[in-house]
Amino acid sequence: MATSESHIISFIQRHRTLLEREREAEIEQTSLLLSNCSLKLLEQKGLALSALGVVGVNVGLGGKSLVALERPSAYHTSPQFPPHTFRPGDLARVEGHSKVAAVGKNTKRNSTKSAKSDGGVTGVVYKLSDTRIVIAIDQKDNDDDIAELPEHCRLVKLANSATHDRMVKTLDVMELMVEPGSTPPSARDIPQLTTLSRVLLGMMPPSPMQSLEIEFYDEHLNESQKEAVHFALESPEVACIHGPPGTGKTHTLIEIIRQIIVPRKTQSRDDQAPSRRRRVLVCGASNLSVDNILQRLLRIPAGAHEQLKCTRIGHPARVTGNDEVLGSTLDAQSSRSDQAELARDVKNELETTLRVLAGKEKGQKGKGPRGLERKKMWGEVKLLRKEYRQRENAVVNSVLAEAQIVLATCHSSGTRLLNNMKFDVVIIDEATQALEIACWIPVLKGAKLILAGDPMQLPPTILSTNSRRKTEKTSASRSTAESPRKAVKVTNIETPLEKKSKVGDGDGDTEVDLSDSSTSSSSEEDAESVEISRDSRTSETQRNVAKTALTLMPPRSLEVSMFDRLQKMYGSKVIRMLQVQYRMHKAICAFPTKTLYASKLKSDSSVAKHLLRDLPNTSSLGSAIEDDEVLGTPVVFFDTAGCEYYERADGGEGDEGSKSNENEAVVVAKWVERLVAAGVYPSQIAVITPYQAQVTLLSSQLRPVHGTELEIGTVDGMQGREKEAVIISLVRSNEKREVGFLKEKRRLNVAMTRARRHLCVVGDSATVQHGSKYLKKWIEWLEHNADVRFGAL
Ligand SMILES: Nc1ncnc2c1ncn2[C@@H]1O[C@H](COP(=O)(O)OP(=O)(O)OP(=O)(O)O)[C@@H](O)[C@H]1O
Repeated sequence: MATSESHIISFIQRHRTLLEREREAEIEQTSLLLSNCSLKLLEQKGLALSALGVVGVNVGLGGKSLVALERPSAYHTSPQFPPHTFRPGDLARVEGHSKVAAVGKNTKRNSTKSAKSDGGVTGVVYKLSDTRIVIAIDQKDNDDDIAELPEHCRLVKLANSATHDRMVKTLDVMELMVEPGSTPPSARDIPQLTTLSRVLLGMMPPSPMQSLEIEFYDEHLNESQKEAVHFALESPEVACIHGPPGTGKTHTLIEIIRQIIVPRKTQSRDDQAPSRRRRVLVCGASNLSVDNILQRLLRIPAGAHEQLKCTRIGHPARVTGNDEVLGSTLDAQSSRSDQAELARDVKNELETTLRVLAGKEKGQKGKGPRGLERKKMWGEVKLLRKEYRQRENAVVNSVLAEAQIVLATCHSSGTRLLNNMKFDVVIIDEATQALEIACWIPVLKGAKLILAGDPMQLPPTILSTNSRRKTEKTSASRSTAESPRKAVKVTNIETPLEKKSKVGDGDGDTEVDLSDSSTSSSSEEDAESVEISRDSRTSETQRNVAKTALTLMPPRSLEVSMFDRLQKMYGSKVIRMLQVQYRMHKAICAFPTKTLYASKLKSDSSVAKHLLRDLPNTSSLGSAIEDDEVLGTPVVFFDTAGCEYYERADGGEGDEGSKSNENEAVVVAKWVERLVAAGVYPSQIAVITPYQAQVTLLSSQLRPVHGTELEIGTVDGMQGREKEAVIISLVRSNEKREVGFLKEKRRLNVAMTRARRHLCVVGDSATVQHGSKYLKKWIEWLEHNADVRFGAL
């Protein structure tokens, strides 16, 4: 049965509910935190910076005021900020130090108005250095407040509603799209229900593929990559590329983008290849993924494509990468354009007027104009801003009209700058890490969609409990402390990722539930076959799923990405998997490929046997130092069962909060020492663990010895990355045999697939193997296939 209008409305309503719940969880976390903390504690937690001074007010893109804050020498001995959590894009309030009103009170609203009532202004962190933080403030209603900002102010972090609001707006648009009768007369810009939207919503099946002959730019693409390129180009509406770790997902996307923009001898077999100029919108779940693609596009040799013009949308402060990447931002391109000069003149005039109003011009001695003169000058500011916005819009529009490839995060693709722009193809990288509604933001601008991701790695980060059923099940079967809502407390703040993970700590039951009865299977063999059916494109199960699951169902959780849902709805009709990995030694790859990738993931011969001893820096040391136990072993397992290396709950007794394990940290430290002694550089090693408290403990012990080059972080933070040697500290060791969020197999998969040549696992098998069937299977696999060591070294 195809999807009806009412199915879509239920789908949208369910998303609204889930988003609202997510928003509430975020607010609860932030406001509880803020209202219970003194300014000093907030500062200690990195959520506030006190005793700051305004050192300048400039004008940025969109006519926003850019307020620069520093630590004046009158209040501080060092101009450097203490450690803090402010990042570009965060919402923050600048307020006077005398206004000690409860800082948490405004977080629910955090609107400009509410900020004003406290005598502060709310804005977005725009730029950041060790000594200066710049806040971009929308000038509407705020000009007076900006000019009146006291010398002595503080900055407090707020819950950000911008991304939430954008997703809600997207749901509104979708609702109007499917119920055109309800479209108000003013809503002329509501997009039409396109064929792409119909397919995505299950109103019609994907159209038949159009066969193309393709001459590849990259002749080294392997067969599954070529197949994926063909599939993406030939699918009329939607194509999902499943890229397990290290399989060249980005490589494949670059080829697809090149073929779309400049088809290379591409001809449809009926010889009707379009010759018009095509445009692509490339999005990612994170700024990092977007800039990774941009960097690769910019690396294409000059002359290969005269026409390949890229423009990166987004705060320049959030753009990561080299000067070339920064040079491709809309800001940079706009400032280089011919028309920019005129806008710059207006901007200079505007900035000077603002400085005069604030009394910051030379000779003013801090005294701005008063009375009528002041009023008159504000009138000028208003006019100048209007003129600046008009000139700036003209510049931006001319840059965007030139761009063939526009790059942005899913969220920032919703910027007003791209309003009414249409793209032939929308590509979303890391699509399995993006919320479904975040994907709809760019999708509404495109005629065709290509998603890339790996549903077997971590899903989008969420804070809220999504399913009542799940909550009850969780609290009934385990300590209530595992309930995410309960975990909000001020004295012991978990990382959002740990909190989030508690939502999805089941053994796969929070994953996409294939509407296949095999998901309820209890035997271990069956459990494996479920995994296999998820990824096997040709399996009977998936064919059945594709046949029966066309109807759009409301999501059970925000963790179900659009990629997951399409896989469930259409199976092999919309998915191709990349099958050769270029990262791991085959022993490291063996367990994940068997259990999560239906044994389809093969190791390329260039990596299948590579070991630490083949690295130039270890092989050059000669046999005198060669430590073959380290350099010649791909997988090591330190089993601490029976050693009583018990975990510790960070923040006291009970099960809440993050966990650490001191004895495990000692084992890790010794193994790092041995790797380094054998010639492995600290920069080639990563120590990863699911718990932030263990990261802190390991950092305090290892950083002083090995420096910052040695990477120490959470599993979640390592997704998408790799190192030559990886040590995993599992942490959990207790008599109750509780493993918490460690059992989430997608997290385990990320952990075990980061290493290229050497993987060392440190953990208590007696605790860990009771966590889930998957953990048990992994521990059994390690016991049979790794170099197993018991206890300490
Ligand atoms: N066809 C190929 N031949 C040789 N090497 C390849 C090929 N495809 C990809 N690689 C190599 O594999 C590595 C991973 O490629 P890439 O970064 O594109 O993968 P990815 O799937 O995006 O990575 P991740 O797993 O981090 O998401 C790179 O070193 C790349 O050079």
